[in-house]
Amino acid sequence: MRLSGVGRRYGYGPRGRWVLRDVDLELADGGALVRVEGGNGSGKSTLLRLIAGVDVPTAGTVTGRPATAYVPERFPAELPFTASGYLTRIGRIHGLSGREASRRARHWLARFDVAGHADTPLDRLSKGTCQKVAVAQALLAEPALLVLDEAWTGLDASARRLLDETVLERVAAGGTAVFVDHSPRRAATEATAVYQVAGGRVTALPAPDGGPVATVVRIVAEGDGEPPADLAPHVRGGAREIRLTVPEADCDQALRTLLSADPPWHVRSVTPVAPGDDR
Ligand SMILES: Nc1ncnc2c1ncn2[C@@H]1O[C@H](COP(=O)(O)OP(=O)(O)OP(=O)(O)O)[C@@H](O)[C@H]1O
Repeated sequence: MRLSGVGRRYGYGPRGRWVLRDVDLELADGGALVRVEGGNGSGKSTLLRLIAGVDVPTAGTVTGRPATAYVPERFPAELPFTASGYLTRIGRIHGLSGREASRRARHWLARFDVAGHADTPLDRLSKGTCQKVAVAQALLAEPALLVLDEAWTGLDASARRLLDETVLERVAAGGTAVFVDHSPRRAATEATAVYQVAGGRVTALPAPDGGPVATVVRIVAEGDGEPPADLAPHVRGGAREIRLTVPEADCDQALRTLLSADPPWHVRSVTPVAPGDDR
């Protein structure tokens, strides 16, 4: 699949703003795991929507997109379906028979340990369960291209592991996965290609070397207030920019604390570090 000279502008006339420009990008067939990174509001979700085909470029072309499934950053939970009804419909849209779609819906709800919510309307599910449905609708189709926009966010630890393993399995089976994720999970460290979105441009970065999975992460955040008190023992740095080094298991909680502080902190980066590296 190829993006050639792709640009996306939101709005028209003098107020229209190009979020992405001149993006040339080739996604290899046959087992690619592609990580997209960049600062807040840089255009990562815009790029993923264009790759997934749920948005169209203002300029340029996208060609050769295979059968694709997409997990959006925000799942539309207000849809008038139960969890299993929704998954079955998505399966039908992907071309499965009704019986097979229903079987896979039940299968994925069970794998995510939420079979008991099969008949619950989407708008009555907890956020975590809803996110499992959002992920299941993409996995059940077994697409050639899987596009995941922060799909791990909001999942519990075992669901995150299941998603990690499923993504790696699909890539091993020759599929392509493109994802944005702020935490350094296995899928992130095993990426075969990494692209950075900044200043409206998309550039290739060196792929990770496939080293051991990090167990400690460094978070860099910017903000105006005092660092949150419960993170104080982990905080280095000064006034507007702080660095925290935390175990990976505590990373999501630390991010939640930073993002829900008043005023909130802007997370600039989350990167794996070798244990003991305390810069
Ligand atoms: N539908 C839209 N209409 C107008 N502006 C939009 C729309 N979608 C995104 N934008 C703007 O485009 C820019 C890039 O947004 P996008 O969501 O792609 O960035 P992002 O890198 O995914 O951000 P984040 O890390 O915060 O999720 C932002 O300034 C955003 O406000």
